[in-house]
Amino acid sequence: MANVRVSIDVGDDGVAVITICNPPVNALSTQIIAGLKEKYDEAMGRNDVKAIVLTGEAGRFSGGFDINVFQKVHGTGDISLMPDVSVELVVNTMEDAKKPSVAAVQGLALGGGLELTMGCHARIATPEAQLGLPELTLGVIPGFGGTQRLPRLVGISKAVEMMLSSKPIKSKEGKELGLIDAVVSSEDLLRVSRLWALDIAERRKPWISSLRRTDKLGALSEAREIIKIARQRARQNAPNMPQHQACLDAIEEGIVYGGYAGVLKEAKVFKELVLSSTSKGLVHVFFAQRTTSKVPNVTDVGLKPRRIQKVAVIGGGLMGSGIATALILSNVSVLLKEVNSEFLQRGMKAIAANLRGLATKGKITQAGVDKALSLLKGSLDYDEFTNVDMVIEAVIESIPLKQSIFRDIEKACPPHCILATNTSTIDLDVVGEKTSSQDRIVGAHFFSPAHVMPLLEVVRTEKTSPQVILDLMNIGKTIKKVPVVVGNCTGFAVNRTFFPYTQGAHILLHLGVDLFRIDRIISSFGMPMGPFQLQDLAGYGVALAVGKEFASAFPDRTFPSPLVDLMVKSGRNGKNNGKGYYIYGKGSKPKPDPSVEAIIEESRRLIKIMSSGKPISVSDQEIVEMVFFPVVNEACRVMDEGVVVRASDLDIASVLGMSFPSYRGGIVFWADSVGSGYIFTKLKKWAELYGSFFKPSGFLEERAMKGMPLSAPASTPEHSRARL
Ligand SMILES: C[C@H](O)CC(=O)SCCNC(=O)CCNC(=O)[C@H](O)C(C)(C)COP(=O)(O)OP(=O)(O)OC[C@H]1O[C@@H](n2cnc3c(N)ncnc32)[C@H](O)[C@@H]1OP(=O)(O)O
Repeated sequence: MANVRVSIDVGDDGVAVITICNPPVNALSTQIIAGLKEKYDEAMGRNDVKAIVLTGEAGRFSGGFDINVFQKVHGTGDISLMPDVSVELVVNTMEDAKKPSVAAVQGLALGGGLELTMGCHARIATPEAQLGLPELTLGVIPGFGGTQRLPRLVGISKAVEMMLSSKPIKSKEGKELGLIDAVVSSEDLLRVSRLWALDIAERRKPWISSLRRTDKLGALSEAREIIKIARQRARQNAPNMPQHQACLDAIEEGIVYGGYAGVLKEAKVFKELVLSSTSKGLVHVFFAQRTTSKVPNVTDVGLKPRRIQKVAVIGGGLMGSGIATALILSNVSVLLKEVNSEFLQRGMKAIAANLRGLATKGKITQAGVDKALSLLKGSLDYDEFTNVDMVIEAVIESIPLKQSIFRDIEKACPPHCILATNTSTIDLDVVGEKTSSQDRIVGAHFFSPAHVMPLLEVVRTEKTSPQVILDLMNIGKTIKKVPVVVGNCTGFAVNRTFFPYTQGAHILLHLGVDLFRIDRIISSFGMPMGPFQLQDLAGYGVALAVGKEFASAFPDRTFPSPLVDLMVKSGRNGKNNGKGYYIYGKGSKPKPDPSVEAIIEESRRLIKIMSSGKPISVSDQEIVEMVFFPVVNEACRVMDEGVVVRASDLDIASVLGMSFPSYRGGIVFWADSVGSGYIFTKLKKWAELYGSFFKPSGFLEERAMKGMPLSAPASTPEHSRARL
C-alpha cells in the first residue's frame, strides 16, 4: 500500500527524522520493520546525519507489532514469518549505533511501539500519550526487548505491574518513573526532540543505552522476592495462561544473567508463545471484537450515526439505574422516569450508589461523580419526553405494561426518537405491537450490572431501520460497551446460546455427579464460577422464570430439573438470602453446603434418570464436554437461524456476556479447536443414552459430516434462513 511507509527527512541541523506511517495506528508490519532498518542504515551511512529522531505519522507513535502477522502465523504455523526485530533492529541497528536516537512520542506507544522507544537513547512525549506493554492480552510477552528495558528504566516492581496488568500509563507518570525524559506540547515535540538528539550526539546530554543500565534493578534478593510474589499472584489471577509466568521468566533471566541474555531468552519464549493456543484464542478475540462493528447493510451503506444527547430511561430498578449510570458517566443526559416519587428516589439513590462504588474503587474522581449526577434528572410523567433522542424502557417483564408504555412514548416523543427496550425475554414484535413505529423499535439488552458489564446486545427485528441500529451501536460505543447486533428470538444470542449451560450441569447432577465437583471443574476450565454458583448469584427467581421461558420455546431440549423448586421450598434463595448450594457469609468466600445433599437426593428420586439408580462415572474432561457441547449445539442453531451476523460475533457475545474464557477464543472458536466431528459424535452418543437434550442440530451434523469448521461462513445463501 502506498501510504504504508517509513520516511526519512534530514534537516539542516543534521537530524534525520524517521517517521512510521501505517494508518490507523502505525502498526509495525513486516514492511514497516524492513523500512525502519533501511532508513536507519541510510541515516548511519550519511555524513550529513548526526542524530536521529524516531516518530509516528498523524499524531500516533505506534500501536505496536502488526497483530495481523500473529494471525498469519496462527493460520500457517510458520513462525519464520516473524521478523527478527529484537536483536537485529533494536539492539544492533538502533541502540548500539554510532549515532543516537530520540523517540518523539505522541498519542500512543504500545507494545512493540513502546519497545522501539526504549531502544532509543531518550524519549520525549506529549502529555496525553499512552505508554504500555499490553502483549499479555494477546497471549504473548513483549518481544522487542520490553521485558528487559522496562525494568531497567522504571524499576522491577513497576515494570512487572505494567506488563502483567497490560495497563498503559500517561506521560506524566512515565516522566516521574524515568521512562520519559521530557513531556512537551505537540507543537514543541519535534523541535525539542531534535535538540535533545543533537545534545546527546555532542555529549551535552548523556548517551544512555537502556539495556546496559542496572541502577534501577536493586539488589538481586529484592528482585527475586518481587518476582516470587508476582508469580503467586499470576497463578491465582491468570490460571491457564502461560504468558504470565513466561514473562516473569524472561525478566528474571535478564536480572540474573544480564540484559542481553534476557533479550535472547525473551525472543525464544516469545516465539513459543506465539504458537500457543492461548495466543490463538486471544488474537482471535482482538479481531473478532473489532469485527462486531461491521454490520452488512447497516455500517456499509453510507449512513451517519445521529447525535444522541438526551436519553430517557423508564424504570429505576436494577437494570434501569445501571443503564442510566452508564449513560451519565459518558456525558449523555438522562431523564429517569418512574411511576411514583418513592420509586424515583430509590432509582436516583441506586445511581448515586453506583457512582460512589466506582469512585471508591478509584475508577472515577469525586468531580466525575458530581459531573455525572448533574446530567441526571427525574420525572414522574412524559412531559419532558418531547426532546429526548432515545428512550430505553427497563421495567418488569410484563407484556401489557410494556405495550402500554410503548403506546405512550410513541405519542410523547419526537418522531426521530429511538424506542428501545431492555427486555431479555419478550419478543420485540409483541412489545411494539400496539404502535405504528416498528421501524424505530429496537432491543438494547444490557447485562447486569449494566454500568459494569461490557456487552450490549442490539436486537433488531425485521422492521428496525438500519439508521436506528447504527445509532444504538454508536451510543453503545460512546458509553464504552461493545455492541453486538443480533436477531429477535427467545433469549437473543447470549441467553439463548447459554441456556443449556445450567441444564447440562443439572443433567450431570441427576446422573449422580457431585454438584461441587461440577462447579470446580467448570471453574478450572476458565469460567469465573460454576453453573450452580452462578444460579446462586442470579437468584432462584431468575432461574425459574428463565427456565419456564426456555421450556416453552424449546420443549424438545429442556431438562425438567425439579431441583431449584425444591431449593426454594427449603427456604433457600441463593446468595440473596445467604443460603444456596453454597453458604454465603459476609466477607468470606462461598462455602459448599453439605446439607443440600438431601435436597439433591430428593430431586434425583423425582426425576430418576440414573440407569438402575447408579451414578455414572465420568472424567473431568467429560464433565466439561457435557456442560459445553450442548451450548455449542445451541450456538449452531443460533448461527443457522442467522441470529448473529457471523460466528465470531457469538465468540465476543460469549466472552463479554457470559465470561467464557477469552483465551479460549469464545464458544465457537473453542468448539472448532475441539472439532465439529468429535462434538457431533459425543452428543449423538449422549442423546441415545440420556435423551433429546443432547440431540445434535442439523447444522452441527452437516458440518461434522463435511469436516467443516462451525465458524466457516455458510456456503450457500439459502443455508441461512436469515432472521435479521
Ligand atoms: C513484539 C511485540 O512486543 C508484540 C506487540 O507489539 S503485540 C501488539 C501490542 N499492541 C497492542 O496490543 C495494541 C492493540 N491495539 C489496541 O489496543 C487499540 O487498537 C488501540 C489502543 C491501538 C487503538 O484503539 P482505537 O483507536 O479504539 O481503534 P481500534 O478500533 O482498536 O483499532 C483501529 C484499527 O487498527 C487495527 N489495529 C490496532 N492495533 C493494531 C496492531 N497492533 N496491529 C494491527 N492492527 C491493529 C484494529 O484492528 C482496527 O482495525 P479495523 O479498523 O480494520 O477494525
